[in-house]
Amino acid sequence: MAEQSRNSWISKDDPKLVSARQKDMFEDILEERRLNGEFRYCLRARDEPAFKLNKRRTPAQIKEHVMNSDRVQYAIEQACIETKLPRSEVISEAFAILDEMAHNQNMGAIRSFAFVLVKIFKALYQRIYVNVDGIQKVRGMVKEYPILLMPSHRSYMDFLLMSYVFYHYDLPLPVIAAAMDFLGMKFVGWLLRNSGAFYIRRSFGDDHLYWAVFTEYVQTHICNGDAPIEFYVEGTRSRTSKSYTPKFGMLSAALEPYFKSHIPDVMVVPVSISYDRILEESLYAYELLGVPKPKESTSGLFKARKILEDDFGNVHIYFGEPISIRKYSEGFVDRSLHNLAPRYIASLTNQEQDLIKKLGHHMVLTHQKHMVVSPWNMMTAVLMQCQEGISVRQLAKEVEWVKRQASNMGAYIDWPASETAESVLRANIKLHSNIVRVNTDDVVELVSVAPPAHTKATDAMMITAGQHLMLSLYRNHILHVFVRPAMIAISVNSCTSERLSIDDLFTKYCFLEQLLSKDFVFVPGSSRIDFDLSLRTLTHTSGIVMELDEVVIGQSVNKLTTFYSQMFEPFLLGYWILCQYLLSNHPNVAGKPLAKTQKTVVKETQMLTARLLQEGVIKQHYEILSLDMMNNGLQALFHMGAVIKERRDGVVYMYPNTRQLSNVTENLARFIDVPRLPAVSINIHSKTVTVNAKL
Ligand SMILES: CCCCCCCCCCCCCCCC(=O)SCCNC(=O)CCNC(=O)[C@H](O)C(C)(C)COP(=O)(O)OP(=O)(O)OC[C@H]1O[C@@H](n2cnc3c(N)ncnc32)[C@H](O)[C@@H]1OP(=O)(O)O
Ligand SMILES: O=C(CO)COP(=O)(O)O
Repeated sequence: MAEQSRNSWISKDDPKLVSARQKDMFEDILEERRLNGEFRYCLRARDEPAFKLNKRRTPAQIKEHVMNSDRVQYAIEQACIETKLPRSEVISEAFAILDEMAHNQNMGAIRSFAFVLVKIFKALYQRIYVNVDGIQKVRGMVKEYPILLMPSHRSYMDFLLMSYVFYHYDLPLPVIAAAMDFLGMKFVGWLLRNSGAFYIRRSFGDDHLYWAVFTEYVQTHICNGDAPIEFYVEGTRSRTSKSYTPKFGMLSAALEPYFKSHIPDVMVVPVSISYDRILEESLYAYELLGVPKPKESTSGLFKARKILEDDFGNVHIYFGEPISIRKYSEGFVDRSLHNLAPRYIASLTNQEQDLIKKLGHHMVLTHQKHMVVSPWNMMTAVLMQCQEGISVRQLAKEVEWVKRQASNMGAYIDWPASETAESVLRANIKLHSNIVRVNTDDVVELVSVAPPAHTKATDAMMITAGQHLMLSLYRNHILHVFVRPAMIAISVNSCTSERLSIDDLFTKYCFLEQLLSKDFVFVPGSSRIDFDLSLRTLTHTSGIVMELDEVVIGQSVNKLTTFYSQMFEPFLLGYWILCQYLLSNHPNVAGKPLAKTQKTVVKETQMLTARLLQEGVIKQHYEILSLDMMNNGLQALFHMGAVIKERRDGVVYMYPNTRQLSNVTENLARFIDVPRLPAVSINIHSKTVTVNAKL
C-alpha cells in the first residue's frame, strides 16, 4: 500500500488553518484494530448511552405500534373509502408495506458484520479518520435528544462507515433509510435489515397509505428515541462528487413531531465523508455516460472482491455541530397553529415547509464546508485544465497556488506535514495510478484504462470520456469552494468594456447562478449575500480590482479569474450545446417545436456533443458528455422558462420556449467562446436528425 503521511492532520504547515481547526482533531479508528485485531473487539461488552425517554422495544413491538397508530388506522379507513376495497384487504396491504419496510436490528447481526467490516476496511483503507470532538458532541446529545444523522452520500461505503463509527465509539447503532436496491440481494439484504436498514421506495407519489406507514414508522423512532435515525438527504449517491440538491420527504417526516409539539426538540447532525479515492469511481464515470449501474447482487459483490487488493487511501469523517431544531426554528414557526387538528391529519404550515427547505439546503452546504480537500483534488483541478500534459515540477507549483486560493476561500485542506510538494504529488499519483502516471519525461499523463466489464465499452471516445470523468470526479470535490467567486470571474473575464458596475456584475452573477443552480447548490434567496462575500474575497486576494464601485476589467483579468473561468467553462459549454440542440428541434406540422421526453433530449444532446467533439468543433472537454450535466442544464432551463414541460398520457414531454431559450442562449454565449456550428447530423434509432444551429 502506498504510504502517506502518518499524521495527516489538517494542514499543519498552514498556521492560519491550524488555528482555525485545532480542536477538530481527527483520530484514526483503524489503528487500534491493526494492532489488536478484531475478534475481541466484536464480542466486547458495550456501554451505550440511551435516550432518557426511551422505552425499550423490539423491532416487532415497533411494527405493532405503527399498525395500531391513529395515523395508519385513519389512512386505512381513507383507502377503503377511496378504493372501495374490503378493509381486510387494505389492512393486508398496510402489513405488507410495513413488513417490507421495517428493520430487524439486532446486536448479533451487527457484531458479525463488524467482524467482516474491520477486515474489509483494513484491506481497503490506510486510515479512517474521525473528528473526536464531533463524536463527543453526539455522545453528549444522545441521552437528551432524539438524533437525526444526515451524512453526505458519495459511496456505498458511507453507511457502512457510519455504523462502524457508532459501533467503535459505543454509541447506539443508527437505523438507516435504505432504497430497495439491496432488498433483492441474497443474504446481504437480510443482513442489512438485521443491522438496521429499513427499506423505503424511491418515490411514494400520492400513495397515502404508504406515506402514512412510512411517516409513522419514522416518527415513532424519533419520539421514543429507539435509535438515531440516519438518512441521506440527497437521496442517492452523488455520481459526480458534487452535492445534489436536497429532498425533503424524510426530513419533513422526522421533524413533524417537533412542529406538532409531540417532542421538545430534535438534534440534527450533518456528517461529511471525504474519500481520497472512491470505490465506485469508474462505475460512476460510465453511469454518467449512460451505462446503467449493474444491479446490486450478492454474486456481483463476490466477484468484486478483487478490489480488496487495491489501495483507497484515507477517509475523513467529520461530524458537524448538531443543530437543535427548536433553536433553528425559533421565531420562524408557530407550533400552536397545530393545536386544533389531530396530529396525523394536519399538514405542515408553509412556514414550516420553508424552514425544512432551508434546513435541507443548510445541511448540504454544511456537508461541503466540512469536506476535506486532498492534494489530489487540487491536482485534478489543474490537470483538467492541462490536457496536453504537465511536468510534475510545474504541477507542484500550480497545486501550491491552488492550495493558497482554496485556503483563502476557507477550504478544509488535508496536506501532509513536513513533506515536499513534489513527494506529496508523487504519492497521490501512485494512489491514483489507474488514472494517471508519470512518463519518462516526468510529465503527468492520463492512463488508458480498461472500462469496467459490464459497460462493454469499446468506442475510443467513450473510453477517453470515461477517463476524463473519473478525473473530474475528484476535481468536482472542490468546485463548491470556487463556484461563487468563479461566477464573478467568468463575468469579468468575458466583459468587453473597460469597466463593469457592481449592479451589472450582479445581474450577470444571477444569470449564471440560475443556469448552474442544478449542478451546484445555492440557498434560495441568498444570491446577494453570496455575491457580496465572494466579491469581497476576490478583491482582498487581488483577483478583482475595484475603483469607485466599478470593476476595472483590464486589471481584473489575471491568473486567478482566468483559472476560475476555465474551471467552470465545461458546464457553460455543455449547456450551450444543449440550447443549440433544443433550438434546432424543427417545428412539427402544427408549427410547434417537437416535444420529447427528458431522456430523449438528453441522449440526443449527448450524441450531438460527441459529434462536435469528434469533429474538433468544440474544445476537448469530454466531461460534457455527462448525462448528469445535461439533465441539470435542462432542469435549469425549465426553471428559467426556456423549456416547457407538458404531461401527455402520464408521460412528461419537453419542448423549447423558443423566444426565452434564444435569449438565454445569446446571453450564455457572452460568457464563453463558442464556435459557429456547422450542420451536424446525428443518427438516432436509425433516423438521421440534422442539428444546424443558428444563433
Ligand atoms: C458495526 C457494523 C454494522 C454495519 C451495519 C451496516 C448497516 C447498513 C445499513 C444499510 C443502509 C443502506 C442505506 C442506503 C442509502 C440509501 O439507500 S439513500 C436512498 C434512500 N433514502 C432517501 O431517499 C432519503 C431521502 N429521500 C426523501 O426524503 C424523499 O423525499 C422520500 C421520502 C424518499 C420520498 O420521495 P418522493 O416520493 O419523491 O417525495 P418528495 O419528492 O419528497 O415529495 C413528493 C410529493 O409528496 C408530498 N408529500 C410529502 N410528505 C407527504 C406526506 N406525509 N403524505 C403525503 N404526501 C406527502 C410532497 O408534498 C410532494 O408533493 P409535490 O410537491 O410533488 O406536489
Ligand atoms: O443511495 C443509495 C445506496 O446507498 C441508493 O442507490 P443509488 O445511489 O444507486 O441511487
